[in-house]
Order: sequence, then C-alpha cells, then structure tokens
Amino acid sequence: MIDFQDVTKTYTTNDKQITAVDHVNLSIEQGEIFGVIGFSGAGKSTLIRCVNLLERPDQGKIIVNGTDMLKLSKPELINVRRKIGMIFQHFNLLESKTVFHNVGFPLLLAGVSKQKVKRKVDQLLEFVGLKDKAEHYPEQLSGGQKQRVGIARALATDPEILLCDEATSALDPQTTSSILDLLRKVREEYNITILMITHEMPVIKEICDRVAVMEQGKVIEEGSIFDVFSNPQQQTTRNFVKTVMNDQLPQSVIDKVHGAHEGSKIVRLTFVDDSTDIPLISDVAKKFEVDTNILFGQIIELQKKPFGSLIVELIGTSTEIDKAIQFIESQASVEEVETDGD
Ligand SMILES: Nc1ncnc2c1ncn2[C@@H]1O[C@H](COP(=O)(O)OP(=O)(O)OP(=O)(O)O)[C@@H](O)[C@H]1O
Repeated sequence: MIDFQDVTKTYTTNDKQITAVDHVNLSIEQGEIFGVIGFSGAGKSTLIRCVNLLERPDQGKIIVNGTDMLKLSKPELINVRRKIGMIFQHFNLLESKTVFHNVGFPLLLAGVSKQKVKRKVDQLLEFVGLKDKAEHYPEQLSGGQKQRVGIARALATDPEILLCDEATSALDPQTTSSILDLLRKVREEYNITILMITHEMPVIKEICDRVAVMEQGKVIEEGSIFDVFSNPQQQTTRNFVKTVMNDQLPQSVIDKVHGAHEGSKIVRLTFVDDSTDIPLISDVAKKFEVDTNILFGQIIELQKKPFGSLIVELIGTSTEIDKAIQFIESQASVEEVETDGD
C-alpha cells in the first residue's frame, strides 16, 4: 500500500519557486495497478520519485506498506528501496554489461552469492521471455526487449511495489501492448502493487484499475477506470478521455446534418452495462412520432464492462422529441450536442 498524505514538493531555480507536487493525497491499495496521468509538467515524475525518496517532499508523508518513508535512516532507506522496483522510459540499462549482468546487478550489490544470482536471473529471464538473450548487450536489443530487461532487473530483489515512470512512452503501440501484458503477468504472478505514470490514456485504459489525473501539481480527479472514462468530471480529464473514446463528430458534420431538418435535435446517448442490450432506438421509433438518424455508435469495454455511446439526430415536432428524450433518459444518459445557432 502506498499512501501520499498532503505531499508537496517545491523546486527553487533562479529565485523562482515551482510547486511540482501540490498537497497531493492518494491511497494506492495492495495489488492494484494505479495510473497517474497528466500533461508534461503536471508533476507526475516528481510524485512517483517521492515514493522511494529519489525526491524528498518538503511537506506531507509517504507511507509505504506501513513504513513512514521520511522517518527512515539512510541504511533503513536502502533496505526499503530494495522492496520498491522501478522501470524507466529510457530503460537505464548498463550498456557495458550483458543482459544477465544487468538483471543480476542489484543482487550482486546486495551481496547475494553468485550461485543464487544465477538461479534468480535465469528464472527472471525465462519469466520476461529473454532466456536466449542472456549474453547479449543492450545495444543488440529492441526497445521492447530492453524494457523486458528493465522489468526483470526491477523484479530481482523481490519488490512489493513496482514504479513505472513512462515505461512504454518510447515504444510503438504493439510493443507497448506486449509490455503491458507482461506487467499484468507481473501483478498476477507476484501480487505486486504497480504505480505507473504516463501521458498516454490508452495505457491507462488497458491496464489500470484506478487513475488519478494531475494538473499543475494537483490531483484534479481520481476514480476507477470505468467511472473516470464513462463520466469524466474535469475538462482536462475529458480531453484525455477523448483521446481513446473517439466519439466526437466534427462540428461541421453535426451542423450540416442539423441544418437539413428543421427543429431536429442531436443527442449523445451513453449506455452502461446492462442498458447496452436494450433496443432503445427501435423502441423510440415505435412509441413516438420521431425519426432517428444514427450518426455515430460504438460499444467498448472498460474493465470488462460494456460502455456504449451513440449520437443520433431526433427528427419530429418538439413535443414528440421531448417525449422521446424523456423515455430515453429512463434507460441511458442523454446529453444534447451543441449545433450551430444553439
Ligand atoms: N529538478 C528540478 N528542478 C527544478 N524544477 C523541476 C525539477 N524537476 C521538475 N521540475 C519542474 O517541476 C514541474 C513538474 O515536473 P515533472 O517532471 O514532475 O512533471 P511531469 O508531469 O513528469 O512532466 P514530464 O511528463 O514532462 O516529465 C515542472 O514545471 C518542472 O519544470
């Protein structure tokens, strides 16, 4: 479990103060995959580096599995850090060492015998699918393979927590997906708590249980993936959600369609879970004197629950349209889409 309690970190440069992390409170449960998203400069890196005190907060507390990190002596901190693995955007491998030695390095530093190191490294390379690359050097590997080495190295000291600092940002979408699969396997196999920071919403959608959105050092929104994606509260969150939900029609298309039918209304319907099965549009056609022109529709899965979104134009008299909307509202959430002249 990782608890950020009122954590603040300020940097001073050229007499200017930057509050990189501003009174952050977050609680990350044992075994969950928790994502922090934000634009560049939002404070994500600073926040994640506060967990193992690569950055020391000026205020607040960091509690990791019951340990108050800021109260540890230097030797105690070194010990606790072994239980917190970290992987990085640019992998941070030792270029002059083989894959085997990169993975075994933290164990050699901890004074583990060569025999035990060999056993552990062999097992980890098998786990990350790089057994045949043990004697290769980092420059002989692809980005995805380098990150697999990074993950194996982070797991060498049997951590309870894995911190992922933009771990897939340097990778193409397909490789990203395979690394996310591996991280899922890490959680399943080792029951490790994973805290990841990223600016990529597809990564959050694909792997996280919960997400926090950061802006200017503050957490502006937090919740389960389903809640945040299906009902974002803040504009920044909506902007991030749009990058994966892709349910926006160009305004010019909306205005053109709307202009063709006087008095019509364009609405966005969102369906959650069971309501995705209901034949709502055909019910509307049967019950009301309203024609529906379907402009867009999709159903996606969020944390294994279906989430549907549909944009339709309702054509008819305003009384019939209002009655139809009232009926739809009993089954789905309805939001009017702004059209030219609204
Ligand atoms: N060592 C430092 N000295 C001075 N200012 C810093 C330092 N590290 C970060 N900052 C500033 O703190 C703010 C937050 O930076 P941080 O790197 O934590 O954000 P981020 O969300 O991780 O952004 P990015 O995705 O670009 O890395 C920024 O304004 C940054 O310029």
